[in-house]
Amino acid sequence: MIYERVALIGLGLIASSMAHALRRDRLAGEIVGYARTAETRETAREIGLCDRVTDTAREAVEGADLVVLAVPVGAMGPLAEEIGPALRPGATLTDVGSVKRAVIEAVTPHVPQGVHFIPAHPLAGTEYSGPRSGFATLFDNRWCILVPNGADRQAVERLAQLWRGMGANVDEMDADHHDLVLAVVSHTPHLIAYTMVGVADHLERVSHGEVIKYSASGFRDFTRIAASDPTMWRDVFLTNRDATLDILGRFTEELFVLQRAIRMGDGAHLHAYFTQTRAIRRGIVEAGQDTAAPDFGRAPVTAPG
Ligand SMILES: NC(=O)c1ccc[n+]([C@@H]2O[C@H](COP(=O)([O-])OP(=O)(O)OC[C@H]3O[C@@H](n4cnc5c(N)ncnc54)[C@H](O)[C@@H]3O)[C@@H](O)[C@H]2O)c1
Ligand SMILES: O=C(O)C(=O)C[C@]1(C(=O)O)C=C[C@@H](O)C=C1
Repeated sequence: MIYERVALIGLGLIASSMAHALRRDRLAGEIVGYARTAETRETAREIGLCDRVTDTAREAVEGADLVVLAVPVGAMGPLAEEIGPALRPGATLTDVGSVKRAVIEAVTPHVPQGVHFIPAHPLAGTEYSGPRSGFATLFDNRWCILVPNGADRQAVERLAQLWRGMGANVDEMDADHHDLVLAVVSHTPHLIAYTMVGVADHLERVSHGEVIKYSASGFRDFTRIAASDPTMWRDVFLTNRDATLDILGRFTEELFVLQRAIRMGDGAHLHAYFTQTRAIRRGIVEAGQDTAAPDFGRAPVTAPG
């Protein structure tokens, strides 16, 4: 056991996955949960997600030695303000938000002296949300980035141990760098997926039925991503504005170059570009970062008999 009492605030995909993983690996003495709506609290009680579900956030955090904010990024500040006075001295307060600088700015003013605030971000998710969507293996072999921001090292190591216990690999990063990296590997790709699905939706010459029926796997992957929670992603773009706009600017510049290459019939340019991007994908597969990828390319070739 790493923490005696863990309070999960917001019982959606990430918190419910944490609850399952904490139980699987016996990492918490008691798991207390709170959700904003009575319906979510009821569901959580019905499925036995936590040991206890409280009707207020303050009640949930009382006496907890770890408090996890697992709500959309824009809701973190007001929530921290609400629970701040009820946090136990010596407790660790963390979050799982997809953006770090904005969460630090919104939460820090409400953290009482003696409470360790250690932002975190598990790089794992699905397009589903809510208390029934979690599963214990979500964090297995995935990264969790901690942003210690000068916090007590012992408290940081304890939180890192918890994430490792839930199956994740742990790295540390500065908040601004985190937000830039995530703008490249997660936020802008989500925006592009949302846009591509929107384009298909708005076409008049191709019917909805055809888009669904003939959806090839590339587009299907886009639609999976574009089905992600609208509130969560609205908040991501509103709070990681500068980094996303920077990467989006670069994206549109490169898109225009490719558009011109297609118009001009410049096959050499297209081929060279696609050769370079293929190397990135191969690097990901070789590093074992895509467990779903077939491994025929990586299997050792042995001579028969
Ligand atoms: N889904 C992912 O892929 C993923 C991955 C890593 C991190 N995150 C981050 O984790 C956090 C939670 O995401 P999730 O996927 O678990 O979301 P979710 O939609 O499944 O759950 C969010 C929970 O927060 C509650 N909530 C919403 N607004 C609230 C408010 N104003 N006050 C109090 N509670 C509120 C909702 O009722 C719900 O219980 C977000 O900050 C998100 O950026 C998500
Ligand atoms: O697999 C997915 O559904 C995700 O989008 C998960 C994903 C991502 O990889 O971009 C999305 C947002 C998070 O903050 C972390 C992980």
